[in-house]
Amino acid sequence: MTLLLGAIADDFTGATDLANNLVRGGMRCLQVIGVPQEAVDLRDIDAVVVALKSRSCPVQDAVADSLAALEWLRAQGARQLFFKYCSTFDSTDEGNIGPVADVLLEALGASQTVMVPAFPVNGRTVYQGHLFVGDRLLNDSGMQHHPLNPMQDADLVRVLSRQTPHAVGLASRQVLANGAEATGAHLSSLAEQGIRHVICDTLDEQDLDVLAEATVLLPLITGGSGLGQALPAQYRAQGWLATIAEPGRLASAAGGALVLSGSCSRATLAQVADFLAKHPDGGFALDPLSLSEGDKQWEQALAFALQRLSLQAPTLIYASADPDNVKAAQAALGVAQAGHLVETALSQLAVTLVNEGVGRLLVAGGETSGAVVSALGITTLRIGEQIDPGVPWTQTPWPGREAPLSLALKSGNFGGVDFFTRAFEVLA
Ligand SMILES: Nc1ncnc2c1ncn2[C@@H]1O[C@H](COP(=O)(O)OP(=O)(O)O)[C@@H](O)[C@H]1O
Ligand SMILES: O=C(O)[C@@H](O)C(=O)COP(=O)(O)O
Repeated sequence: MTLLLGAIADDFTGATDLANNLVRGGMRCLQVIGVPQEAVDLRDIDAVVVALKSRSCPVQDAVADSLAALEWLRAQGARQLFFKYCSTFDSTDEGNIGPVADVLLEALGASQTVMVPAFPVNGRTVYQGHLFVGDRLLNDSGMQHHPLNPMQDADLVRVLSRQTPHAVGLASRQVLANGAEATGAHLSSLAEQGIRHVICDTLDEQDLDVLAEATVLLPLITGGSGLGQALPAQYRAQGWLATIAEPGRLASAAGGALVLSGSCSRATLAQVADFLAKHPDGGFALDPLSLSEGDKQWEQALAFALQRLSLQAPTLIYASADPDNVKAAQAALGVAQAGHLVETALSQLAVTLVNEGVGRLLVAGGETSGAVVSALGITTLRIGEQIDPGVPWTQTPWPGREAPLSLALKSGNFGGVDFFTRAFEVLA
């Protein structure tokens, strides 16, 4: 069995997002957390996504971790490599997208890659190299206020040019409109001019199909998860991928249901409100100021969850708060300490409650998911069916239990308003 695609994702929820789209396209997909230290069984797997935490770390760490992931994926025989970053191109002028793409190209001996961040179904599109979120330019979409990677320029050719010494080019919509062959010829002519990175316009799924066809033979492609959905059809057209029935088939789920939310994004706040409206007694709010005073609030949250679980009632523990409350906590404790307190509290609840019988766990927030998955010591996630665009159920074997642990990692901005209740309804 050949491993067709090896992906390197710069965060955990982003990795799951890409894996979800590969499964939807018809590939059997495994997500590994960090570079595996032990052998991984890839016998019935077509694509592997290595989830790193390299989006906001120092550039030298992002480069080293990405190269280690590349080496591991090549050792597994991956035919094509994919560097996955955020559909809103989250990065600073110092890195990390440009430097990571540069070292991956160099390590592969490749002369060019494409940059395709778009995810049209979630409103991320690119036109004339400018990234839009819905009908707003990136720098007017709320992302200009992002605490770690404020995105203040929507012109991706300009943004990427600040991150790499190499020339950056554009494959515009006008080129894509002429089809995959013309797009491929455009990329070749840019490569002849020494252009290593090509930002690609994308308005819709059809553009993604054109881009996937034009780049199927490139050693390295980069982008958001949208391109991932278009790739499997190209692999099939090359004769590399068989038609697989139910590539996202998971085992039956079992065990208590729990939502842990550390995301303060707009979409998550609406999901918390919707859950509380449906289950007025089902939620427990944590706040960093109380957590900083000792264990009392954490113990209350644990007791609350244990009682709800014994009644088999839906349970939500959340630190999600509106911007004023977040700012107040950050002003009192510092941004890092406020986040750390919440992430520690939620991840320790996850560890205790999974040991107490939780078998279906939904985590909201990218950083929060990273903390929870790491605390649980999870090393692999098999990717199942999509709940909403960008968010699938996943499963990992759990020692001492017949049924695996089912886990959904939700990126802050993803998911419909009823996500926290519907997610459990769609899980068999
Ligand atoms: N009430 C709060 N006050 C301050 N920080 C918070 C609060 N609740 C959550 N946080 C922190 O905010 C960050 C949210 O990031 P993340 O989990 O990545 O969510 P998203 O995917 O929405 O960005 C985490 O570090 C979390 O611990
Ligand atoms: O591409 C995307 O938008 C997502 O896959 C993603 O990376 C989101 O990041 P977080 O909001 O930090 O989870």
